[in-house]
Amino acid sequence: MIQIDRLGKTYPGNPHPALHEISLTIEDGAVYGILGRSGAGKSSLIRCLNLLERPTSGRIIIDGRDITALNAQDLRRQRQRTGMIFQQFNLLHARNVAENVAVPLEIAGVGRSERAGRVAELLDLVGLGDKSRAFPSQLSGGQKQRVGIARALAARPAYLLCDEATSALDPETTASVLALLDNIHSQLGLTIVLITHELEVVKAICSHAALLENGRLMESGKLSSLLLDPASRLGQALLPDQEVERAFLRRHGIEGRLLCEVA
Ligand SMILES: Nc1ncnc2c1ncn2[C@@H]1O[C@H](COP(=O)(O)OP(=O)(O)OP(=O)(O)O)[C@@H](O)[C@H]1O
Repeated sequence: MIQIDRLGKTYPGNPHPALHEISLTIEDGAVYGILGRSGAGKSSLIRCLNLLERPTSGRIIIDGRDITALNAQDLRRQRQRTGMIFQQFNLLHARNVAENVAVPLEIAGVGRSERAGRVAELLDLVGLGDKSRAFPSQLSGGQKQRVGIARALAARPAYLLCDEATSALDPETTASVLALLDNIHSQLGLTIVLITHELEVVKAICSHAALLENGRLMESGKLSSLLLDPASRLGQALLPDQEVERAFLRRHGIEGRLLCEVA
């Protein structure tokens, strides 16, 4: 479980806090989407969760331990429990696919033959069994992100952090990467935290969602609760706007058609 407790982040030279007293609990097994516009503080928040950024205030308690207070050795161990994937994939261009996926295993001191077996298993999991010797420049965006996902899972993390993982991809590739994450979530049962500016991403795979605005957490909770709460902005945003859809049908001369039928 991840407990974010009054987390604050202010960058040197920028008087406006990027994060303001954020408190949020992410239960084990959740797929938690954190939604916000550009500049809302999404990257700052997710980067604080594995201390790629140091919070200015507050605590991040993962599995009962405040990670902001860990010594260097314990922090290294903690980081192995947390995989991360990035919008721009962050692959090593001079290394082939298998060598990229092997990086966390090398860092963890896993031996050569065990590494090779684990890498083959991971590439099969992400559907790239035939690309192990290809270089990143020879892959599509979706394939690069699959390599990123395999690398993030290499050390068998309990948490997967996704930093705008599909924002650089077209809609079809986005759907296939989200389906892969959904499949990994059901197969491995890990906890996924993803930040996004796309409502569709939340709709596609999240069990929980939070709304971040100007560094503040506006609301958060289970999708089922947000959808049932008439005051929830997230809940409203997640449902289709029937007036917009009716106007669309009118514009194309199709009126009076049922938008959906409930059995
Ligand atoms: N290294 C930095 N130094 C100073 N200010 C920063 C730094 N990084 C981010 N900020 C500021 O913190 C605020 C939140 O930025 P952040 O990148 O976390 O938002 P975001 O929601 O991820 O935006 P985007 O979707 O555009 O990446 C912004 O006002 C931004 O200008």
